Amino acid sequence: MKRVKIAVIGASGYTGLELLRLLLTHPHAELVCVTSRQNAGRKIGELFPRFTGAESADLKFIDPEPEAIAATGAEVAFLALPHGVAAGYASSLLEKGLRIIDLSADFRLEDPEVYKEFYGDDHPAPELLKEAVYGLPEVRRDAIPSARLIAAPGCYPTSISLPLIPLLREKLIDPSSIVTCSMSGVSGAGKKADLSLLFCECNESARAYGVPKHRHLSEIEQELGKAAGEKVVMSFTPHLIPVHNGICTTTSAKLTGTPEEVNAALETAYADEHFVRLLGKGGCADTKNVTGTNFIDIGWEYDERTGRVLLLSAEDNLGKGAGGQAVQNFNILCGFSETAGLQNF
Ligand SMILES: NC(=O)C1=CN([C@@H]2O[C@H](COP(=O)(O)OP(=O)(O)OC[C@H]3O[C@@H](n4cnc5c(N)ncnc54)[C@H](OP(=O)(O)O)[C@@H]3O)[C@@H](O)[C@H]2O)C=CC1
Ligand SMILES: CC(=O)N[C@@H](CCC(=O)OP(=O)(O)O)C(=O)O
Repeated sequence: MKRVKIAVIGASGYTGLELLRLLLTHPHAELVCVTSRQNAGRKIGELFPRFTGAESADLKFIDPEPEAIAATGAEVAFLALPHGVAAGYASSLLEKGLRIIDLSADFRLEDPEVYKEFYGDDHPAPELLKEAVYGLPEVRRDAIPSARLIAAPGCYPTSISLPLIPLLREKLIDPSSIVTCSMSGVSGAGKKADLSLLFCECNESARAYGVPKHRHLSEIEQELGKAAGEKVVMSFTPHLIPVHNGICTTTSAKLTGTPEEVNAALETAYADEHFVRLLGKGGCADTKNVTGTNFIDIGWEYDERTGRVLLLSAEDNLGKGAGGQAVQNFNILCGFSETAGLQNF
């Protein structure tokens, strides 16, 4: 059975951990390189005892030096690094002939000016933006196999775009009327020391943050604009909730089509999509049904009083929102079954 040699750059963080969980048992992946500056020299099984007994549990973390990464023979590198940092590694590793699946935001936006507006800095590798493929398989599947550089979508954007795209494409909602609220588990913020993320600061509590212009708005509006065929400007309010993993998103928009047309648009768009589970009208998506998986669950309802449709989605921010979706991209990139290594419930 063909196995592709894999590097995970930034393997000690939360998305790195999820990638290891999926790749250590993936039938077509051979983990040959994991990096962490703080854990260089330690074995995977030492840092993450849950992997004791796995085939590559004795593989040691190395410092993230492009020469050393390429010397491991890795063919595909997953970048699980902070935005702004990932782009430099993408450039160096592409030069060395690796294919890249980047989980950061560095290559999701097409316009470097929009990157600067939302991320505050000049884009670190604008010359690569044109060739990067936005890796939302349900929308861009055909572009993935020939890509050298895949930008895995953000966690919030995945949960917001997948329910909306079919309705915007079919012109069943007013694009200027979209209002979204999302709730995310704390792992969404990454494994970093931050006072506001301490247990006593966020457990038993919930709060909005990043208002009114969370950086994911740039990516969401870009992708929704393409589906609508016109500029989309919308409202998005993320909230932090005291769970480890999971994103629950509620979106509402003014209906311009009929409920029957909305039902049909969603059902047609996702009839053959393994990882999109439609709960139908009245279905309220619940994070407990998707955590630890690569599924996104989508339900919907109509509010006759306001003439709005409500779209209710749930995914795991580390699953369909990050590591799972990255592995889905890997499967498509390498010509494997799209569900390989992702068949858990
Ligand atoms: N958490 C989530 O739910 C999601 C995250 N993402 C994105 O994925 C990326 C990774 O996120 P996440 O795993 O949460 O982040 P973490 O903070 O948990 O992990 C970051 C990793 O990158 C390494 N790292 C940090 N700084 C540098 C640097 N300057 N040079 C080299 N390595 C570095 C860290 O290891 P060390 O410091 O030891 O080198 C660690 O392994 C981010 O861009 C994030 O925004 C995307 C979707 C969802
Ligand atoms: C709870 C929490 O803090 N979530 C993160 C999610 C962002 C994320 O994952 O960032 P990328 O765009 O790099 O994918 C945030 O709001 O910043």
